[in-house]
Amino acid sequence: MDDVSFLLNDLNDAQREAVTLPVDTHALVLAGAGSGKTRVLVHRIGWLVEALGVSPYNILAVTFTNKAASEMRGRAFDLIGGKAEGLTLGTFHGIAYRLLRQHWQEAGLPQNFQVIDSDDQKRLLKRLLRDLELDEQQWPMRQVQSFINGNKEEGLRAAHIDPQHNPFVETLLRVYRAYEQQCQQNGLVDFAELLLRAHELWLKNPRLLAHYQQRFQHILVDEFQDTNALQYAWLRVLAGGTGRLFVVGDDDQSIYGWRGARVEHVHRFSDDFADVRLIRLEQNYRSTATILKAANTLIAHNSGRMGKNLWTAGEQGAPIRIYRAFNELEEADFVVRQVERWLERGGSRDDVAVLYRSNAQSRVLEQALLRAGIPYRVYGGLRFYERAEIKDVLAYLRLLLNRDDDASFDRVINNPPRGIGARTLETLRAEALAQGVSLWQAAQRLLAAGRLAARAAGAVQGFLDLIDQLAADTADMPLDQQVMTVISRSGLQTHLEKDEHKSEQAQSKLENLDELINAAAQFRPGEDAADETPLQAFLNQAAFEAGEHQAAQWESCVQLMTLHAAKGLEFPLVIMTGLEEGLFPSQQSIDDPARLEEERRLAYVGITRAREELVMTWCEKRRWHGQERFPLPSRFLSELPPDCVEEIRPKASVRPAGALGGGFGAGGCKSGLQKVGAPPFSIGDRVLHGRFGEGIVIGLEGDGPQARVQVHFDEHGSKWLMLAVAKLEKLG
Ligand SMILES: Nc1ncnc2c1ncn2[C@@H]1O[C@H](COP(=O)(O)OP(=O)(O)OP(=O)(O)O)[C@@H](O)[C@H]1O
Ligand SMILES: [Mg+2]
Repeated sequence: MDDVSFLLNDLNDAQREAVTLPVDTHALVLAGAGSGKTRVLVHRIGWLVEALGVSPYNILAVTFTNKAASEMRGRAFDLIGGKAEGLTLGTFHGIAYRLLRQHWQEAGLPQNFQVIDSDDQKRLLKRLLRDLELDEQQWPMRQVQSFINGNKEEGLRAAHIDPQHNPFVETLLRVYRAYEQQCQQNGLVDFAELLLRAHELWLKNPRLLAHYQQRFQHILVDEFQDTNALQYAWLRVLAGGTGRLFVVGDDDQSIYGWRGARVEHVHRFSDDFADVRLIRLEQNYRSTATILKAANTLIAHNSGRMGKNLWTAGEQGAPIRIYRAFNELEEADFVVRQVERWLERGGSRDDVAVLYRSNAQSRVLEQALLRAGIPYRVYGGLRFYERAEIKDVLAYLRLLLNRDDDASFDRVINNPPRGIGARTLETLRAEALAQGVSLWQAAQRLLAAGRLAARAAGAVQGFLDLIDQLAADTADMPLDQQVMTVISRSGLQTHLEKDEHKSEQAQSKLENLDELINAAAQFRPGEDAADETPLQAFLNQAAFEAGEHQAAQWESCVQLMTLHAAKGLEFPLVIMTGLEEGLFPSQQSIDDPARLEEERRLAYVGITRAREELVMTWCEKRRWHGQERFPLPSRFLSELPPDCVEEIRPKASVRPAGALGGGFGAGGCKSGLQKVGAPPFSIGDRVLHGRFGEGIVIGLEGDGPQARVQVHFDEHGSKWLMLAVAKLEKLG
C-alpha cells in the first residue's frame, strides 16, 4: 500500500486506526476540539477512494455549514484531486434541497418549488391566522411557528398528530393544516420541510430509497452532536441495512440545543447501529498548551459530560490576555490595537477572528475597524448596516426627510404588514410610472381621485398619515429619540416582540434595533456636516458605512462572527469580546442550568478556535438595549485557571485592580501592568475641556511631556489629547 501512505503519514495512531477501519463497520469518533476529527473524516474519504477503491459516487459527506462544506471539498481535493468532484458533499439542508429538485415529482412538489425563510413563513402564517379568524394576541406567532416547525423536526405532519380532545392543540392543528395546504398549493417549502420531504421521499418511494441506499454506501457526518431528530432519522433510513456511517463529534460542542439538536444521538448511536467502533482521539493539534488547559478547565464545570482527556505536545504559548475595558467603545479600540499589533509582527488579517455572543455587538467593532482602515468581513451574517431590520428603520427615517424616496417607500409601506397587498402596490407603481411622479405622490393622487378600493385606501392613507405625523412629532427630538420613536410607532418593534421568546432570530433583531438607538445616541456629526441636520448626517454616515470597505472576496480580512458561526473553524489569533454576565452567558440562560451549560459549551467552542493567541475582553460599562449597564465580568472568566491568564488594563492606569467591582473570583488575575507613578488622571475620571465640554477618561499613554490622554466626550466622541497642552480640568 505504498502509494496510499500519504493518507496516513501525518496522522497519529488513533487517527490512523479510524481512517483505516474496515469497510463494513460503523464508526463513531468521539473527541474534543482540535483533535483532528474533521481531518480524520476527510482522510477517511481519501482512504475509501484510494485504498479501498470505493467510487466517490458512492460517498455522501455531511457538514454543518456551507463554509465547512467548501473547506472540506478543498481538503478532499488536495488528497484525491479531481476525484473529489464526484463526491456528494454538503449540509443537510443543501443535500435535501438537491434531492427534492431532482425528484420533485416523487416528492409531490411542483417543479418550480420555492424555498422560504422564517420571515416568509411568518408572513404567510399571519395571513392564515386572519383567514381563520384567530386573534394573534391569543395565538402568538412564536407559538404557532414553533408548533409547526417543532413537529416537522420530529417528523410529524398535522395528520399524524392526535389532539386528544385538547381544544388548544386542535386549534394549532387547524393552523398547521391550513399552512400545509397553502404551501402545497403555492409550491412553498420551508427549512424544516426540506428535511421532512426528503425523509418522506425515502419512506414513500421504496425504489428510490433502494437506489440511494445502494448508491450511498458510505455516509460521513461531521459535527454529529448537533443533529436534530429528523436529521438523525433521515440518516438511519438512508443507511438502511447496508450503508456504513462514519460520524465524528464532540458532546462538549453541542451548541444548538435551542434549535432542537440532540446530543443524545451520540449516546444512541451505538444502540441504533450494530457493531459501532468507538474511537477516541486525545491529542490536540490546534492550540497552545495554555489555551487547551483553559478550555479543559472551563468545560470541567459542566456536569454529565462523556469525559475526555485532551493533551497537546505543543508549546506553552502566551498567556490568555483578559482585558477589562472601560466601555464598549474602548473595547473596540482595544480590539483594533490588537489587530494592528498582530499585523506589525508580520501576521495577516486572515489570521484574526473577533467573536461575539450577540450580533448586535458587531456595530461598534465594525465602526472601529472602519475608522482604522482595516478590512473586515462579517462571516455568517451581514454587516450591521446591511441587516434587514436596520435597513427598515433607516428607510422610515429617510422617508421622514424625503417623501419621494421610492426605494424607502417601497420597502416599508407594508412592513410591518398593514394590509396593503401586492395589487395595491401594483396600482401605485403603475400610476407613478404613468404620471412620472414618486410613489408617495402617486398614492396621494389615487386617494384624492378615489381610485383605490375602500379597504386599500384606508390602509394607504393610514401609512401616509403615519409618516407625516412621525415627521412632525419627531422634528425637534434628539436623534436617538427620533430613532426610538420611529422604531416603536412604525410597528416594527411590536412586530418582532410578538415572537420574542421563540426565535433567537427575532431576539437578535430586537437587539440590533436597540443597538441602532445606541448608535444614534453616540453619533457626532463630522466637521463637514455643518449644513445638514443630525438626522441627515446620521443617514449619510450609515449609507457610507454600509458601502465602505466592501472587501473583495479574495482580499485578506479580519473576520467578525458570532460564537455559533465559529464552530469547526480555527484562527491563529482569536479575540472573544463581551465576556459579561447577562451577555455571555446570556441573560436568558442564567437561571436555567441546562441553558447555562450550553453557554459554557459555547465558550469552550470559542476558546478552542484559537491556535496561538487568545484575548478575552469585557466592559465595566456597556450600552445595551438602550441603557447603560454595569455588568459583572462573566463567570466563565473566573472558571479559567489563574496561571493561564494575564489581566491587562489600559496602559498607565492608576486605578487599583478591583476598584470597579472586584476581580473575577478567587484566584482572579493579577495585573502586572499597573504603573505606580501618578499621572494627574485615571481611567474613569470625569473631566472638563474648554472646547469639547465634559467627558470621561478612557485611556492614558506615555510619560512626561509625551503623555497623552484619551477622553470620551459626551458631545464630541473619543479624542486623544496631549496632556501637556490640553487644558483638562478634573471634575469632582
Ligand atoms: N496528526 C496530526 N498532525 C498534525 N496536525 C494535525 C493532526 N491532526 C489534526 N491536525 C491539525 O489540527 C487542527 C485541528 O484539526 P481538526 O480541525 O480536524 O479538528 P477537529 O477535531 O475537527 O476540531 P473541532 O472540534 O474544532 O471541529 C487542524 O489544523 C489540523 O490540520
Ligand atoms: Mg471539526
